Amino acid sequence: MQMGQRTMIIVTSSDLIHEALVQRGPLFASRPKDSPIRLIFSMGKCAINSAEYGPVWRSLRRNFVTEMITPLRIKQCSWIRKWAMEAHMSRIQVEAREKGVVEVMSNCRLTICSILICLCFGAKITEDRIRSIESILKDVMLITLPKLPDFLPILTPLFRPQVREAKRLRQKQVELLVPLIRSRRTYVESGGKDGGAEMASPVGAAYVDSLFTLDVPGRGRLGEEELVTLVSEVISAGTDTSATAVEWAMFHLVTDQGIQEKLYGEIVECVGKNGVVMESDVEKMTYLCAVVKETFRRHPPSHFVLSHAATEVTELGGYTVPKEASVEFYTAWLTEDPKMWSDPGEFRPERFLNGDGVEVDITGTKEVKMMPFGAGRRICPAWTLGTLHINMLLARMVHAFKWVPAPNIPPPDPTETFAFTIVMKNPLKALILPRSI
Ligand code: HEM
Repeated sequence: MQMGQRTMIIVTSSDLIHEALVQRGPLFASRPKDSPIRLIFSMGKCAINSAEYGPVWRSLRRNFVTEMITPLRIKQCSWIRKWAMEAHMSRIQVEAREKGVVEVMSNCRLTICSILICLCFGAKITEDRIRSIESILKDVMLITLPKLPDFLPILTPLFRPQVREAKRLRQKQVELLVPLIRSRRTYVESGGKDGGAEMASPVGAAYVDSLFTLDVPGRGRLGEEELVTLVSEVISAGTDTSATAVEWAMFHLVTDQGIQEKLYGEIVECVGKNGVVMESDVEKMTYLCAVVKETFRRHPPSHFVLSHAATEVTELGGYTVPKEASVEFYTAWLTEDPKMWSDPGEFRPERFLNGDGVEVDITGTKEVKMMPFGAGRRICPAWTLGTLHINMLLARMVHAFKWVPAPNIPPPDPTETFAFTIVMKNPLKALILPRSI
């Protein structure tokens, strides 16, 4: 499709997605040039996606996220998840007491956001501050979604109100995150002595620590605003995606008590009725893993992966792809295809234990039957961490409570809506009944 000055290509076939992202990965590993609104958030000079620093910068950024998420680092940070999970469980009990029901999405977003803030800044901050950061990052994400002037720049003047709003959001984002960057810098520079009581991770263990000393070839140290951008990307990328998956999984557990009881049975078998679910436990829970995979299949948090761009002119599926064309991969289609999945509309975790899902590789390396995290060079660098957050939240929530539809509100409704990820239009609310001890 030729739109204004930019060509956009949409790829939907499983074979072509595999060919482009896995077999010919480097050719499609770039990202499109930034739109005027996105540039406000990437600071222009920060050049996260710019042609000038693009490839060097992108690979540095990716290396840092990847380094932050090695199996060893994930293990070392289990105390952060423990702290956040305890707060999560207390919060939902208070909400149930005060409102009669628990809203799944808002609680999961807050919890995951608190984990990612702590991973990035090494700081345990108050719930009010987490809420403010989470809310502003959500608004930033929504305003940076592609808009008409990205394809027809001549229309840019019509979008002045959005540009003004984008600048206001950027200012707020900076105001909220710069104090954390400064406290952490003080903490690191003082060898862990100063920086405030909220600092909890040892020096060197937070994501920003490694960015303070980073020298970007050709441009030197990063400024505060650039750090704001980098950290925001990590927090945003990991919050909505995982919370969306938990909400959809819980939707199926609430509406099909048989699945919930089978999952509860597995959790009890592993940790007992009164035990505490640990991270090493969830790895062994095969039914839980099947529930999560079936959730990714039936409700991929995003229906497209992020936009890719061709690094040079190339052919794909008999079409010529111009250099720098936006290439969009529509992936939700794959899991609805009856040629690949039996009864694709049904939610059946068992298919991943003894059915058409058993052999599926969700990273798409061998073939592409589902790809919630993308595939190839630009696959989500934190997919194991995201999955761990989902597993832990589901296991803890189902171990402690039976989740049932609330009698005095409309029943859970699977209508979808777009909010960066594909979420439930009417957020899931359920009654929680403490499991008998
Ligand atoms: C269920 C959870 C998650 C899902 C479904 C998910 C999905 C995705 C997808 C589809 C992409 C785009 C791949 C592409 O463009 O080809 C992506 C990229 C990315 N994700 Fe995730 N993600 C999840 C969790 C996380 C978490 C927890 C983090 C950070 C801690 C994270 C950080 C990133 C980053 C930084 C990128 C951009 C990588 C790049 O541009 O090279 N994601 N993710």
